[in-house]
Formats: sequence, structure tokens, C-alpha cells
Amino acid sequence: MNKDNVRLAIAPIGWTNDDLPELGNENTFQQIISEMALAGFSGSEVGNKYPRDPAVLKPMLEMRGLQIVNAWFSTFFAKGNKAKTIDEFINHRDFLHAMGAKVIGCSEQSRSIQGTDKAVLEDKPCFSDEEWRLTAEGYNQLAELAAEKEMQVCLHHHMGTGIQTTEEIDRFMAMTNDNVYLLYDTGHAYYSEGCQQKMLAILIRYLPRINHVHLKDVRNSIIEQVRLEHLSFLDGVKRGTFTVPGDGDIDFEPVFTALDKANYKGWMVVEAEQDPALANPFEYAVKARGYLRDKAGI
Ligand SMILES: O=C1C[C@@H](O)[C@H](O)[C@@H](O)C1=O
Ligand SMILES: [Co+2]
Repeated sequence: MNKDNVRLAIAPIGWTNDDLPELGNENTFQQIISEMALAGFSGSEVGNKYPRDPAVLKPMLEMRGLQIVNAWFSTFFAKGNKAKTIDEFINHRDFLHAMGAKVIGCSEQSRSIQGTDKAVLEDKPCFSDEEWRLTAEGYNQLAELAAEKEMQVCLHHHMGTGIQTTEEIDRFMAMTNDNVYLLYDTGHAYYSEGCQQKMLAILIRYLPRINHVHLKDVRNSIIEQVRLEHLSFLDGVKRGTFTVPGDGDIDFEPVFTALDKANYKGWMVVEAEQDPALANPFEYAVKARGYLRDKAGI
């Protein structure tokens, strides 16, 4: 891939998991960012151990050659919580702007089961026409608010949410304006659609509107356990659904080729939540960095 276009970041979720705070609670903020830098990454997303004051956070990152590239934001438009969502979004946008980030990765969490004990492959919500209308209207407004700071909003399609499958991503992209982007997450696309081909089809269809990429690998054997045992999303994570690129069953080379051909300019973020007691986060960060050097040439 073209090194002038793409930069590499890593998410803290491999060290401490915001969805499962008991995973990696022993890992400190300074250890996390020091290991990210030592493994050869130049960006990070934001985790729950990060100081939220840019005056504190920025110098701690800068001295390690790191910058903040995005932070997760949960929206609740479909259930009618527009005013609260917008209010919180503005605070979040201003924090990310102060940190120098350009994109704001959001997930529509109305009726989401990603943090519950429901079976992730069976019990996901499906939005009504009215829920779709509210969601699209909300994201169109977020895009305008982001533009006020020369930033862009993107939707993180996610397991267990109302915007997970190919059809749901298609509907979301069709109902929103072109200034609403997609955060493409390889792991969620593969997990939802069950195969490489469909995972790639989403990427290829939306290349012009993808402005942020999460690189997660998956273990098919664990997804099979999730299916057979009707496990929740988080139970799957604890068993090892996800791992770093190159360590699981996804073939990443066509992903890199498609992004490169489309002249993708932006961050690619290694994001591989697994139990740090089973998968040493620093070791896996180094492994991911080596894989990206070998296979993507970056
Ligand atoms: O981007 C993400 C953030 C996490 O909190 C989430 O659950 C994970 O799977 C993900 O892709
Ligand atoms: Co992600």
C-alpha cells in the first residue's frame, strides 16, 4: 500500500476492554500507550483509562509519537433520544477536535444487544421504517455538526445492532447523505456475513465513502461455538472470537489491495479485543505490526 496515504493505529481494547472492564484491568494507561509506540504504531483510539483532558492527554501521546485518530460514540436516534445524543456528540466532537482527530466513529445503539447476554447471531434488533428514518435524519445532522470543525462522521456497522448486515448497511448508506461515511470493520463484516466474499463486497461497494478502517481478524472455530451454543457477543469475545490481522481466518491481502487501488487516505486501526490474560497485548501488537509490514508494505 502507498505509505504516503495510510497510517497505522491500534486500539487500546486489546489491553483493556471498555465493554468488559474486567478484561485487562491491571494494564495501566501509560503501559498501554508505551507498548503501542514500542510496537511501531503512530495512532491510537481512546479507551476508558485515557485522561479526557486534551492538555494532559496530548503531551503524553506526543512524547511517544502517537496521536488520537478516533473515539467510539454511541447514538440513540432510533429510540428518539435525539436531543441528548446531539448534545453529547458536540462534547465528544470538541474533545476529538482538540486532540487533532479528523473522524468521529459512531454506532447506533438503540436496542443494541452487543453488551447483553442475548444470542448475538439470533437476537439482534431489526429497525422499523420509523427507526430507520430517525437514524438517518440523526446521522445527517451529525455530519453537519462534524463539518463545522472540518471533521467527518462515520457509522460503525456492528454485531448485535440494527446496522449490522449487508442489507442494513446498504439501507443506511442509501438513506444518508454523501457526507455521512462508513467505518469499515473487517471483523464485524466477516462475522455478520459469514464469509470473505461478502465481507469484501461491502468494502468494494462503499470505498468512496469509507473514511476509517478497523482491522480485526476472526477465529471461525469460535464463531461456530457462538452459533451452536447461542452465545452473546461478549461471551464470544472472552472465548476469542477476535484476534489481530494475520492470526485468524480472514485473508487481508484483498482488503489492502482494494483500499490501495481506491487510493484510500486515512488510518487503519488494528482493533482486536481478546482476553489479555490469554493473548499478551504487547506480543499481539508486535505480531500485527509485523504482518502489516509484510503483507501491506506499510
Ligand atoms: O470498534 C469497536 C469498539 C468496541 O467497543 C466494540 O465492541 C468492538 O467490537 C469494535 O469493533
Ligand atoms: Co471496530
